[in-house]
Amino acid sequence: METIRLNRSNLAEWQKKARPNVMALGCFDGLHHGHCAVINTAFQKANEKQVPLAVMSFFPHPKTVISNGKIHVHYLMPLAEKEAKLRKMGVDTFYIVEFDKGFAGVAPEQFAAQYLNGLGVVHAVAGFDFSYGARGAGNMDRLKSDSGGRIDVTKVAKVELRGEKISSSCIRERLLNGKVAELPDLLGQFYETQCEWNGDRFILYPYYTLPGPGRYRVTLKNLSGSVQTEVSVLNDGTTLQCTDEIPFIGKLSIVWKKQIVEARKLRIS
Ligand SMILES: Cc1cc2nc3c(=O)[nH]c(=O)nc-3n(C[C@H](O)[C@H](O)[C@H](O)COP(=O)(O)O)c2cc1C
Ligand SMILES: Nc1ncnc2c1ncn2[C@@H]1O[C@H](COP(=O)(O)OP(=O)(O)OP(=O)(O)O)[C@@H](O)[C@H]1O
Repeated sequence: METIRLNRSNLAEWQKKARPNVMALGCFDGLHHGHCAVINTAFQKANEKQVPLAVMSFFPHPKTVISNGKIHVHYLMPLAEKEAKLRKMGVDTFYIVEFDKGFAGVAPEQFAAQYLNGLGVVHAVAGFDFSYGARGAGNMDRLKSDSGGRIDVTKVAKVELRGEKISSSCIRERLLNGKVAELPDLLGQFYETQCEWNGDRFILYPYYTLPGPGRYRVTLKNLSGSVQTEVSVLNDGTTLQCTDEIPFIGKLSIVWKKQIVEARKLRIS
């Protein structure tokens, strides 16, 4: 898979190199079941048409830029983890579009012409609620006409759980409320954060979100093995404490299984 950081200054260069492709569109933070439905649909279309599969995502999150920084997005995974997962899903090209105020102001027709037609998209796939272009005015019902009729469009129906749309936002909410045991139904696996244990404290890597304060049953794992233990997120929301001796030093993954004590009942030694 090729990862391309796209912006207005290098767009023309990548347009020249573009080949016909099927493209999935969206932010895809967390790669939950709804995201996978979009990407897997695009994968099938690309196979049918015998063309490469591309994914176009945006960074920083549009909500942060559009709100002039007022909305802080609690990212679920760094771009490197998203990249690794997209590669495993069979994506050939991963475009990360620099989302700034200038890009946010691009008219829907212009976005379709420059970033879809211009990058060789013959078939676009996104979810029922994907919006694009200034003020989010573009949507999946007008994308074909915005492309001058040149792009076929597949709108993926809402993937929901017990009547609720599965979204990165609802996953962030459950995480911050400590409901980590509910996440496999939304993510397809327990939520994992990558960090460093330096023998004294945990240092969380950027672009992960810790569950809200409380004590959690977790699995700590690294390349040499794994241990089941309990980790507390203190009331500052960032400090982690482990009840057991940690048998390894360095990079490790914390797999968040279940909250066993809520914040208000947490007694810290
Ligand atoms: C080129 C482009 C420009 C966009 N400009 C805006 C915008 O000006 N205002 C807006 O609300 N959404 C805009 N969006 C839509 C955002 O990607 C996003 O859908 C929107 O912030 C709402 O997020 P949500 O649908 O996840 O709630 C734009 C998207 C693209 C691809
Ligand atoms: N539950 C879902 N069902 C179908 N499509 C979805 C679902 N959730 C997201 N999508 C689609 O997947 C792509 C990426 O979604 P995106 O990350 O932009 O939104 P999201 O998951 O709702 O995140 P957020 O809550 O931060 O807005 C978009 O095309 C979107 O329409």
